[in-house]
Amino acid sequence: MQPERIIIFDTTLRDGEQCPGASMNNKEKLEIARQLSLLKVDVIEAGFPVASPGDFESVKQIASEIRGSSVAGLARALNKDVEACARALEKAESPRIHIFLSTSKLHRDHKLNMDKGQIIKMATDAIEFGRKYCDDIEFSPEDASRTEPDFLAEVVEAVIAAGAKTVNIPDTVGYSVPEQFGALIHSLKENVPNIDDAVISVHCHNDLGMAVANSLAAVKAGARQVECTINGIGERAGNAAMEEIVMALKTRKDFFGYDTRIDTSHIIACSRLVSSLTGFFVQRNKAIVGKNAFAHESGVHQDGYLKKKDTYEIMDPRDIGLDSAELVLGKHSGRNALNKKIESMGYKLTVEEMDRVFSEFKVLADEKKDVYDEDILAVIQKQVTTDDSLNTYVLEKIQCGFETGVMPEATVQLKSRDGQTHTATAQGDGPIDAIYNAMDKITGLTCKLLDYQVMSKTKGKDAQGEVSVRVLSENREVLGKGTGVNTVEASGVAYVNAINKLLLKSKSGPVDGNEIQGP
Ligand SMILES: CC(=O)SCCNC(=O)CCNC(=O)[C@H](O)C(C)(C)COP(=O)(O)OP(=O)(O)OC[C@H]1O[C@@H](n2cnc3c(N)ncnc32)[C@H](O)[C@@H]1OP(=O)(O)O
Ligand SMILES: CC(C)C(=O)C(=O)O
Repeated sequence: MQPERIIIFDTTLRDGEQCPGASMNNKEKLEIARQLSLLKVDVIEAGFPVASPGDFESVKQIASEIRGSSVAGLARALNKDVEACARALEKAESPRIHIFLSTSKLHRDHKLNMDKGQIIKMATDAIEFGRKYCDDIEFSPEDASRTEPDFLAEVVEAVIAAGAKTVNIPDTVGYSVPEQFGALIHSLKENVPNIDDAVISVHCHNDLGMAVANSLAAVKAGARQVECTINGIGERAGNAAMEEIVMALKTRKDFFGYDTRIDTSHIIACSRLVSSLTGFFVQRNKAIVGKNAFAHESGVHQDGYLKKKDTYEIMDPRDIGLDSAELVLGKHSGRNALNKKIESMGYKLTVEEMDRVFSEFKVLADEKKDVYDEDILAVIQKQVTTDDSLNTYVLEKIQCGFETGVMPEATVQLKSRDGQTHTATAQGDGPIDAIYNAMDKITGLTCKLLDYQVMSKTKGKDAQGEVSVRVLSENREVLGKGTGVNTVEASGVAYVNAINKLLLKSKSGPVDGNEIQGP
């Protein structure tokens, strides 16, 4: 009678939709239902048919199309709700009517104004009424975790006797803690005589951040169905997150002893779909589906991971539909991870080149939050494909201010190959013009700027800019390039690059008429 695995009951489309701001239209709900069916969810709770004509239509559409998963509709313990549910589920392959009624004293006295006897009668009547339409009836004593344990046991026994195949124990307001919730399930298993005639389910809310922990404690105590939602969305602080429940059971089968039938390779796709349709972003550090869940940035971790993945990875990212873990390069990364990335980009650097690239990478990573492949490429190009020994000048420092209505002024410091430092100050039409005029003062060259372009070389607001300048001096035209997060500084580097080429050429004479060359 009891299932060999944990049944996953997804309520993204019902309880998930109850979270403020997450309403979805029927087309979106159908798309999510299709994705849930690909995941091989056992039961999809598609909605609350009596709630509105739209909800009714949505449950009906999902019930008509979805095959391979049961489709459930929610109903209060009222005949009109149960009837609406039954009609909406008419075309379902495996319909389930999910009836609920509060049992806690607080709800009995203040919400329903009913005594214990009335609650039991109303619940069992609704179940018997539902059984006329459907064999698969689930019953939930709402606010079960705050119900007197003896009365809860009485209700559970009565609803099973009335024909409920699944009895769901909700922690409706997320009040439980794992030890206590596990003990509650254990006591029902021990004290309700007909308990094995039904599957015990749990439905936990996350008000104290314990929805997943409570659900798993219940599994350990004998629950065999878990109700949950994708990304943990749901009323208030949400429901237990399905991806966390499923991956915890899969990864720690050694501890729990039960798995699910979920095809976990669709988890990421489903999470992204729900996030994009509801507009609820998944926090980066969210377990399983957060952007950082399989990303390693720090050098010590990256080094261990590269030597043996298991040192820092307890799950295979491919199991949830990701290609692989991500080694994020940032200021905490080390040489081994950078080298691995550089090799994967097709470069093989000498030890000296690697030293230069690594130093420049660390400086860049201090300035930029994310270092992308294009950033690394720019650093390699700068450090490996430029021969510094041929340069006459190196840019040491730029100081320039900008104020509306005041002519910009810049002070530039260049170091020449003989080790001397040269400083000059100049004004210009704009800050870049002022910088270039100051540089001309130092070099003594008369240069005309023919073209100036800035292109974003990498992604993001803090992208590296690549500045290209075309400079004419004494009938010679050269192209200079500079790259950096600070585009003003990159503009200076580009101009110095052009100056060095002009000076090189003036020493070696014109280069076969091919005056314009990249660095
Ligand atoms: C814990 C949960 O998540 S339960 C599901 C919660 N989800 C929702 O409520 C979303 C959809 N709900 C709705 O659209 C509406 O609330 C409806 C259509 C169901 C009902 O709307 P209304 O008839 O206007 O009633 P309203 O919402 O104001 O109040 C709920 C009524 O249902 C009663 N009720 C609440 N739960 C139950 C129940 N399980 N069985 C029977 N009656 C119930 C309340 O006592 C109240 O009755 P009253 O009007 O006689 O005081
Ligand atoms: C209807 C029930 C299962 C519910 O959503 C809750 O108690 O939170």
